[in-house]
Amino acid sequence: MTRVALIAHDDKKPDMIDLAQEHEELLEQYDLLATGTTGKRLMEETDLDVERKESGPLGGDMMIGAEVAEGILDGIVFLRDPLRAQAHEPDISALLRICDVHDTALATNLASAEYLLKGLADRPVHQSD
Ligand SMILES: O=C(CO)COP(=O)(O)O
Repeated sequence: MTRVALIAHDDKKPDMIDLAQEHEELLEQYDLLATGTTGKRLMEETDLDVERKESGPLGGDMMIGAEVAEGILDGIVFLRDPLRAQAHEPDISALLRICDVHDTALATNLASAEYLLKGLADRPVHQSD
């Protein structure tokens, strides 16, 4: 099953909820995981089942990065806040880097997130299969 991670910084969580609600039928087909608070919000505000990792500042980005390194993740939607510094910036940079190392699909804004979510549905072969 296609495995997709959803991550959003605080000011981007409303956008993530809107995206998930709008594409709920599509997302239901995916094996979903998220950083802690993003996952909690998604489960409160949609009917999606989401595996929750630690919160981002407590290592959640690194846990998702580890899955990328293991080759078990097909894509990530990471709605970052480009206007606010994050205490765990090194973890965020590490996650972006490891996606490039493993050529894992990564969308960091809403416009590209839509392409990623729809595109993964059309992929014939999934990394995690
Ligand atoms: O900080 C985050 C990603 O860097 C997101 O973490 P939360 O989903 O726990 O808020």
